[in-house]
Amino acid sequence: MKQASIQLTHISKKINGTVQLTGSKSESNRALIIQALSQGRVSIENLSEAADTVTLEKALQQAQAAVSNTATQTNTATSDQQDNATPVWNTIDIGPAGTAMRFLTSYLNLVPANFILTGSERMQQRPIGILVDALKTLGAAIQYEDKNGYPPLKIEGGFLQGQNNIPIQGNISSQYISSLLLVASSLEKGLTLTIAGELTSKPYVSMTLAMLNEVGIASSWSGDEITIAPQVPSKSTLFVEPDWSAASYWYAIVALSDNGHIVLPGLKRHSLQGDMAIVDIMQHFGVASSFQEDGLHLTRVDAATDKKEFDFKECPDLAQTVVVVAAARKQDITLTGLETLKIKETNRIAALQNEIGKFGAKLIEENQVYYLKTADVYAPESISIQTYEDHRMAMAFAPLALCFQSITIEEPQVVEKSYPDFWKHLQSQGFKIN
Ligand SMILES: O=C(O)C1=C[C@@H](OP(=O)(O)O)[C@@H](O)[C@H](O)C1
Ligand SMILES: C=C(OP(=O)(O)O)C(=O)O
Repeated sequence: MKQASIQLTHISKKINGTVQLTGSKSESNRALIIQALSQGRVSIENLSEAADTVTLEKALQQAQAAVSNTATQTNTATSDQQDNATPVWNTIDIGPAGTAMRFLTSYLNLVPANFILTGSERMQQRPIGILVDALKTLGAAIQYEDKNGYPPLKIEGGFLQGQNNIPIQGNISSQYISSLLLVASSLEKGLTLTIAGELTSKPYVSMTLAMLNEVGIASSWSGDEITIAPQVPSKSTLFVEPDWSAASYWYAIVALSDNGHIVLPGLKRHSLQGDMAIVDIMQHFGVASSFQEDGLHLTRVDAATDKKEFDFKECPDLAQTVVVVAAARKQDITLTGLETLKIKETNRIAALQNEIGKFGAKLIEENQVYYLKTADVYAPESISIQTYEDHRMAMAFAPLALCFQSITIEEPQVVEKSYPDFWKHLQSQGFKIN
């Protein structure tokens, strides 16, 4: 939806239907790296339609093409030409895709060609130094094109491993750790990571190891130490489950509806995705979940609850959804585990504070604890929500159309990053889009 803004309304406030969500972006992006390193042994089913996944898929094809080009140039050059040749740099631009950036930063070191790995303006402000330092300790040749610690990166692929036992800081992004674990079994000496400090977004690391295990790559995780020996994957298929982060917006919609009921096919009680934490969280905001043969059923209920404290360290991508629902329902809550939100697609704390302020809610920080205050919440006739190039801002605020007469969402195309059919699915459930 390439419009500057859209206006959303929902007259009846009744929701009742089935929505088929696309595959998990996180699982898909891991599956693509695992497949790329599998020498044709691994296939994937139900790959996500997320733009971040499409971007990673294209980047991996580009990397393979770069290898063929480098080989052709080397084969046709005389030995004098080879000695004097200036290296060819292949530029890969992954736009705003964080996991693509982090996963490729390790993967491209294994590819015998030279790469400039870059991304959107925001991506160039998202830190990557911890991962680059770890890879350099392993023996990788990586330089910063511009600012130390940030993309773009110059990567000379074709890897000679030095050490195989390295420490890595865990509290900034788990994606650095997943990135290293995804390539670990392809390293000559394998890899042992010792996680220093508190690990953020832990379920994403478990997801990485579980998916490696699905293709026959064993690992051990004891205390702070994760080890993966050199191994080859077995012939296998990775099935990508629908995206639980995307499901969270349907929880929000049911929570703010009158008697809403939604079926989400394909979501399982046992998921690799930590964002299934939304099942428990939303019990406290009027949504009951039931796993049935045809999928997950969400039903609006009036259950009373006095739970007020919610921690998002293991599920940071749910924070925006929950803040907006709690604000709209006038439930004051306390939130912790939001430290990494400032370095995601946008500074999500500032973005949330600005936008919930437009209907009277406040998010106040004291020593890394966030207090949502809803006493002054009111229903404006219309409000316009800025999305800050963040898909989750658009999707978290859209359900407010069930509370206000109308809501405008600016730059609605941002949803493509993880859930391209979001607006189409909203229309299928009675939302009017102008
Ligand atoms: O590994 C992954 O697929 C992800 C890990 C999380 O990032 P951090 O580890 O940076 O919190 C999450 O926010 C992101 O959307 C996806
Ligand atoms: C943080 C996110 O993505 P990434 O870090 O992969 O850009 C997200 O999808 O909310």
